[in-house]
Amino acid sequence: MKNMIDIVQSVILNETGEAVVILDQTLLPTQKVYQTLKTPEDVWEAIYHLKVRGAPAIGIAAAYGAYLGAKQSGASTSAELYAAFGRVKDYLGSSRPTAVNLFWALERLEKRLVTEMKATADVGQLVAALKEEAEAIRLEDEQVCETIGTYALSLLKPGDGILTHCNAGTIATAKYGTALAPIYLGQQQGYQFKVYADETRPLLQGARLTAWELSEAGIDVTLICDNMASIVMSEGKVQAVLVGCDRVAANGDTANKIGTSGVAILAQHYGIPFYVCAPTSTIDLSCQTGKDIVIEERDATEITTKWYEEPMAPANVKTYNPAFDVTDHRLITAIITEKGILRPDFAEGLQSVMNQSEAKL
Ligand SMILES: CSC[C@@H](O)[C@@H](O)C(=O)COP(=O)(O)O
Repeated sequence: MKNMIDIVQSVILNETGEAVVILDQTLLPTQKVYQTLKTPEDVWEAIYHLKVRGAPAIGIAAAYGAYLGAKQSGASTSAELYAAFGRVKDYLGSSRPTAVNLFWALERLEKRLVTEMKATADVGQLVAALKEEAEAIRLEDEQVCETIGTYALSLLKPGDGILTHCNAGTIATAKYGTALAPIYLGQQQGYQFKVYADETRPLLQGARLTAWELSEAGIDVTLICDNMASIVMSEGKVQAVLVGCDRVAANGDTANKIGTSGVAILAQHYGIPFYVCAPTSTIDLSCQTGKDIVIEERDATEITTKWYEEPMAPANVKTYNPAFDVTDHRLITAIITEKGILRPDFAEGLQSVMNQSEAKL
């Protein structure tokens, strides 16, 4: 039987290269519906509404969206194509602000376009190069996630209890996930981890997505409310915390789903290692510290009314709904990238892995 991570793909280009196909993550776990996105506007809407979500998957979707925009631009010269690409790049970049993978993918496509324009002015060939680059981003992400999984697995022991927050799994990436990659790789080697999934208020990525994908894969997963993490840790059930991230600053501060920093504080209190899994596409050295990371704020209805037919709060109550928070680098035991495991002090290691990545591009 094929493993579920070989079957579920959250974002791909269709066979004709005319549209992006995504698994609509807002309908999980009750419905597994694939949606076809034909225009950059469709892609923007899918990213904004978290139909496709998770930093690497957002980057892949944006790359495909930018390719579609260039293809559909009607440009007849390379200069027109470049201008059209710039417009669609800015547009897709306005969908969500925190995950740097979105901007990284769009910039990578632009770089490729500029390089190709030195060799050809043929619009068809330039569009084909954009498609190739977007496909490369998705395929590389599979490799990157598998490598992160292998490194992360080396830090774990068979039977460990692992707590995770939000969803950094196969559906948040091209395949394997980042924080969940070692769990899938460990399963293939008989590790028998016991995973605790924080539900992750307000949009319940832990309950709807992590608990779903791990249980579909036959992994021992226990769903807990966010405010239960402390008791579970105090009972000795957690030997490691593994989370993904949306942006890593130059000093090692990391932005991830709202609530992550609280989990890190708890982990430090109970002496549990706190690992952040981060592809190099998530590292942003232009942010000196976490204070430079733009934190997305989302609609109040996500916390007042979203999941119940009856309102969950009094009408017109004041709300504050930041979608991410920053974990101080001093709370992080290691940052696990596809280039290796970084330990504090992170600044030097982050600079070194970024030098390696840039040399490759
Ligand atoms: C490998 S996904 C890493 C992060 O993007 C993930 O942990 C996360 O915070 C996702 O937030 P979301 O708002 O669901 O896109």
